[in-house]
Amino acid sequence: MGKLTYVKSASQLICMDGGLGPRTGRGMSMLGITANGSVVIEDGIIVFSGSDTLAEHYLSTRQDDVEIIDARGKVVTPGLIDPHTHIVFAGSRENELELRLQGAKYIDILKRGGGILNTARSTREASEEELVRQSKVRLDRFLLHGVTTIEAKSGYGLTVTDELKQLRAARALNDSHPIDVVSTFMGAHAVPEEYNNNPEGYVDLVINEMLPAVAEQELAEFCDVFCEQGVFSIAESRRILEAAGRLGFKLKIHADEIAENFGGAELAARLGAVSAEHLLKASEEGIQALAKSDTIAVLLPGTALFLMEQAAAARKMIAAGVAVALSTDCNPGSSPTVSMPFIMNAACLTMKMTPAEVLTASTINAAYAIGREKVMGSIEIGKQGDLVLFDADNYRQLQYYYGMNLVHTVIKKGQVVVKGGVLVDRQQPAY
Ligand SMILES: N=CN[C@@H](CCC(=O)O)C(=O)O
Ligand SMILES: [Zn+2]
Repeated sequence: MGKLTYVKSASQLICMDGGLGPRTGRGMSMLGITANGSVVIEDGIIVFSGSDTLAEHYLSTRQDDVEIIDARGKVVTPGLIDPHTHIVFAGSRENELELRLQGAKYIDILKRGGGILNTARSTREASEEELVRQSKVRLDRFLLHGVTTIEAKSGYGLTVTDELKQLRAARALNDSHPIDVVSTFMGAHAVPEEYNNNPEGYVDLVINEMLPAVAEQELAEFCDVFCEQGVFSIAESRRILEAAGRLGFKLKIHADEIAENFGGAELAARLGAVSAEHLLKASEEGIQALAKSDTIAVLLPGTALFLMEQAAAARKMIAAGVAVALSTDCNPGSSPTVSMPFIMNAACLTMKMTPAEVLTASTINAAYAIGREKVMGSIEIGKQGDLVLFDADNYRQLQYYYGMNLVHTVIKKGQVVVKGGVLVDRQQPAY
């Protein structure tokens, strides 16, 4: 006799079936809603989802202890997935917001040794334990916002030793925190100052030393590159990503964030990258190339807002047939937030994505963007029991009541980890 977690009587159960491939076009609006819906979880895995009536029938066949979670008046969705973060870092950069408000450009701050290089200095100085300590607070905050899985990139070490340290910290967080952390190696996040006069030498270091060490120690599943004018060129990005591919890494690209027509989206499609991320300045050709590929567009409307730039052309991408996912881009420079609910609001209000598309982009399509579509992203028998109960009568209210955190309960692998908007059995992070 085992123990079952029984979530019952949700005003709307949003199931989001996952077997159809990444959702595109009108498929992004198909939520699979059950009114008065129930979910049963056993040993962390969903064993039933459907109507209350069918759930009662299912449970009558079982002789187990049942923990009942009353979801009346709540919308229940799959746990939110954030497929693009830089959460492992030390320090903060609020001074840069003021500089940008006075007219400084994000990329110019980086060129002057600030930005990513500023965080690289504090991250190099921090011990692994200190990185874990600072990043754990961010993970707790993610959980309070309904996020049950994140991707986390390295890229603030920029030396072999410090990149490995950052990735080990991500692994320690994955091992010790309810949130699943999927690691990405991003040594090519910026050229460190000691290579200012020899940027190709840094590309060689990434390819010849960092990538093999990360692969050997199995510290990351993906490899990402900041493919951008003044950072890593198309040719350099291609060299790094092709080398990563040969070592078995799956690929991601920070593509077309700042410069017009740089060709990042086209490169992602050509290399068969799992995702192309940012895409604020993606060209028509780039969007068409993504539409013809299996590459997911991970859009980051919080970053556009925080950098005071025009958001990505989500409507154009969805119309073209590109599969779109959403993310916070949580990082200390261009998007210091953990609030997926706010990002979902921003996607709706700044990119005109509908409330239904927004949910798809934050669950099943986000799962595809991190290669986890078989285990999460939808409420289906056999998937992880990762659920969020929102204080809302229907899913449209999640975007209507903007800027508010409506997360009431979070369930991770069948365990209640947030209840009444408060972490269970964990110290609350100080805000
Ligand atoms: N653009 C590059 N990387 C991050 C920002 C990192 C930082 O500024 O620290 C991003 O995705 O926005
Ligand atoms: Zn990023």
